[in-house]
Amino acid sequence: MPHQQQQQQQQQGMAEVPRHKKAFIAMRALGVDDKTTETVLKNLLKVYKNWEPIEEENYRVLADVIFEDGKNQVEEARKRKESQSSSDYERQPKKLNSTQQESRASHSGGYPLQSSGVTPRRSPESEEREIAASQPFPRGRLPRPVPSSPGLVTRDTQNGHNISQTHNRRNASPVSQRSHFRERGNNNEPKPTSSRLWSRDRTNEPKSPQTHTRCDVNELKPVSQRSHFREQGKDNVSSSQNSMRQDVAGASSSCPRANRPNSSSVSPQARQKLKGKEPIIHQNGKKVNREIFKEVSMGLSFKEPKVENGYAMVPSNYGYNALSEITFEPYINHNPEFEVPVAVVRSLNQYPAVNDGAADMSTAGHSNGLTLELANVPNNIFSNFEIASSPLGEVTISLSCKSSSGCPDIHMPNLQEVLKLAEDMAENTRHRSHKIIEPNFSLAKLMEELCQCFLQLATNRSPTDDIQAIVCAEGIHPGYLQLALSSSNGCRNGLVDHPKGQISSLFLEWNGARNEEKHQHCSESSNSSRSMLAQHHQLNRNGRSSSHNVEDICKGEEGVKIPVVNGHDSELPPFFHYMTGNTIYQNAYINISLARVGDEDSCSTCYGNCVSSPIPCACARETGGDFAYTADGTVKREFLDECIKIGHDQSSDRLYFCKDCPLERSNCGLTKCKGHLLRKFIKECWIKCGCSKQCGNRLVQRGITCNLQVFFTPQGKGWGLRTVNNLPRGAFVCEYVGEILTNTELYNRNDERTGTEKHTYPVLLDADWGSEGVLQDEEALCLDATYYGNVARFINHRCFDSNLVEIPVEIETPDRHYYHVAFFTSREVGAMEELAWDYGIDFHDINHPIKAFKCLCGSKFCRDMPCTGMRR
Ligand SMILES: C[S@@+](CC[C@H](N)C(=O)[O-])C[C@H]1O[C@@H](n2cnc3c(N)ncnc32)[C@H](O)[C@@H]1O
Repeated sequence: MPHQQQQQQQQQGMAEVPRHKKAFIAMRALGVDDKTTETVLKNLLKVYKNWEPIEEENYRVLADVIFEDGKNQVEEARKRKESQSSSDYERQPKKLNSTQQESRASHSGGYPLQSSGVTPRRSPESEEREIAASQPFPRGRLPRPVPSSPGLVTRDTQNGHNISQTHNRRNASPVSQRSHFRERGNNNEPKPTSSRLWSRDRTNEPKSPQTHTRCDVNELKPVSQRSHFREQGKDNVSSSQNSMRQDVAGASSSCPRANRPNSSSVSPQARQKLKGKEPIIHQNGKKVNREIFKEVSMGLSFKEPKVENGYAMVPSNYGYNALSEITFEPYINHNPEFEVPVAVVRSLNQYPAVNDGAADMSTAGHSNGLTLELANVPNNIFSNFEIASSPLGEVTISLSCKSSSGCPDIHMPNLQEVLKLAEDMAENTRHRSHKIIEPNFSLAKLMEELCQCFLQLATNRSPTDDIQAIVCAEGIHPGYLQLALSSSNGCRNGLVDHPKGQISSLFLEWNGARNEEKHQHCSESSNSSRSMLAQHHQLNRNGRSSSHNVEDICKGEEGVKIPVVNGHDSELPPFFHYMTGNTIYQNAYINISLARVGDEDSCSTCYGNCVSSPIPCACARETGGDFAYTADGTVKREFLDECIKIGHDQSSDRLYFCKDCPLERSNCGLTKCKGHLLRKFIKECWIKCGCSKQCGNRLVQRGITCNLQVFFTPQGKGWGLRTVNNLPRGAFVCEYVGEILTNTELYNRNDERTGTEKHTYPVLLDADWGSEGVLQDEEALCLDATYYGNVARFINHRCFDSNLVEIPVEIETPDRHYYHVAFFTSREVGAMEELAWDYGIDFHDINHPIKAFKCLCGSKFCRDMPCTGMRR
């Protein structure tokens, strides 16, 4: 029988079934028990007052609200059913058999909503029986709202439900991101026309309900549920429906809206008061995430390390040992008992691909294309392995191997062997001490031993060899503990406990390049403050260890060495991970694909150096048909003047005021958009262009070329950046590199920060917000260089007459909610002069809850003076 006909017949057959029963049947197909359905249904009916919106799209609203309660609820329902079925089976084998027969005979799966596979399908007859048996409905729990952002599941302290929770990057399940992108990908057919228009269209693009529903149903698996909800928030659902849905969820829960780490959870106090591309001031505020964090920080799990076939270590321009054909161990859990995978093994440096690289091997190269394209092959080869992680990834052990002579002789040992060895070691300890637990037992020590075992097996070296684990705390993040492993050459730093006793992440770094030179270097270290290794383990003022290479803070990842100079004492800058390009933290939506780069956004027919061509190519269209760069590699005078002027003049005609500002959304619209500075963009050629990598219109993407120094400023501003040589006006200095965060993530991150913790100033990527319509939370982005960044994180603020100007640069995507922030000199800069840019802070904003800092810029135009009234 044709499928359509079959469906029609079934629908007709269903006409007699009461509406609520139909809803039960539909939800059962998703594995939801009647009790749950009934509870949610009642609440929905209270809100909607009629059935139509509930029945739309095969009870999508109902399914959404139910599943927003977390998969666990469904699991509980499933378990209840299963235990009921099994006891039924024991008691009434005949009945079950007949049901099975009915099922086989009559049910053909005619509903558009497909089963998730969690609950076995029932025949309509058996469903009818169950409906009858379930009347009257017992009172059930009300569904709880969950964050709309993808994440893994943690326990809700109030009622024991699992709720979805966004957490750290290691938890940024490639799958959750992948499913997110996949959904985007629904609309993602290659459109070689204007991608910017496409980007606008995307938000409003209607979808066929049928297709949509099917997609949702298919997504109703542990991981994909999240994307289902995400999509719900994106489009296709009227705002009234959305708000009603929130009402239902909200009415059914005491969980305040602000407690949800989605776009609505942005702290109102954490409001950005600055205009244009100004830094965002950090706040202390809600503690919700921390509460949840505590809940999930229980225990470590390990997984067999696997290196998939087809992995090939290839050097990337970031100096990482990028896996060219990487296959992430996906966070798919086929066991319905567990929402969260136990652990993953993956390359540390394989951050979630900008595009859906993990999902699509064929595009992985493209998505990381910018990585492969932009820089030179490094001398040092790194390889990183994540050995183990806690269920939600708050604690991970990673092994980073570095070798100057290629990849060290290292293989992934069998995890069972590692664990066995660790257990044997623990057993030996127990026998020696005659105690069950050593009095000086510490988790860090255990980790150390575990890592020791790992290394021993990975390298086939005995413990007497000079490989030792060193645990040192690095206070760069609340609960961030760094576990560094280095050659035991006298440089062992010992154990430094994390100040808060809270472990967020363990990073085990092993420097496998054990050459004699380094041994010597280190043995001299006690006397030599210049020694790299001595500095490497030096404690800074906070009593925490830094692991910077003072000769080159970039650790060889830039084309130039950038040393750290401290004329005052032996302190080093706080630790951070150096990287040459931006990296997505978790939820930021940036879809980089060649298909999105239209013909008008590239110059495929060009050859060599576009800038020296007599006819400017398509890439110059953005800058008025003329390149922004001169053939000498500086920004053209007029263009630069204009950029400086825009920065100084923030009158309202230069500002874009969002109707629905992502920064203000959390304040329930109580405050209006404060305006975003519309800036001039530079558009660089990229890999879809025909020109060479050395093309003059690829300046920023080639990275730092001038000689810079990180130095300790004498004025009390902390560390700063200066140029070693004279720089001409319009010279590219560096890009502001950091983690790409949604603003919500940033605010949540700020909430996690301790009062004493130093941070850099995140940069809001709002230079083109006006052109993309209403931005979703995952499109309202900023860069945070606190933990991962480049030298730009050392650039201090100077009011008004700073010698750097920031210019937005479009490179790999025409969707300008994401772009690069490049610093160019706004005037000639003398050798050893400090480089500074105007953060755009309004020091007189008395409404701002936090005053950033006492400005010590020394400018005669300093705005941090009483009644200067100076604007930027
Ligand atoms: C992006 S970081 C710059 C690097 C920073 N000086 C350091 O030591 O890491 C921003 C921080 O530097 C300090 N800073 C930057 N400009 C300053 C200024 N003009 N006056 C005083 N402090 C400044 C503030 O503490 C600010 O929070």
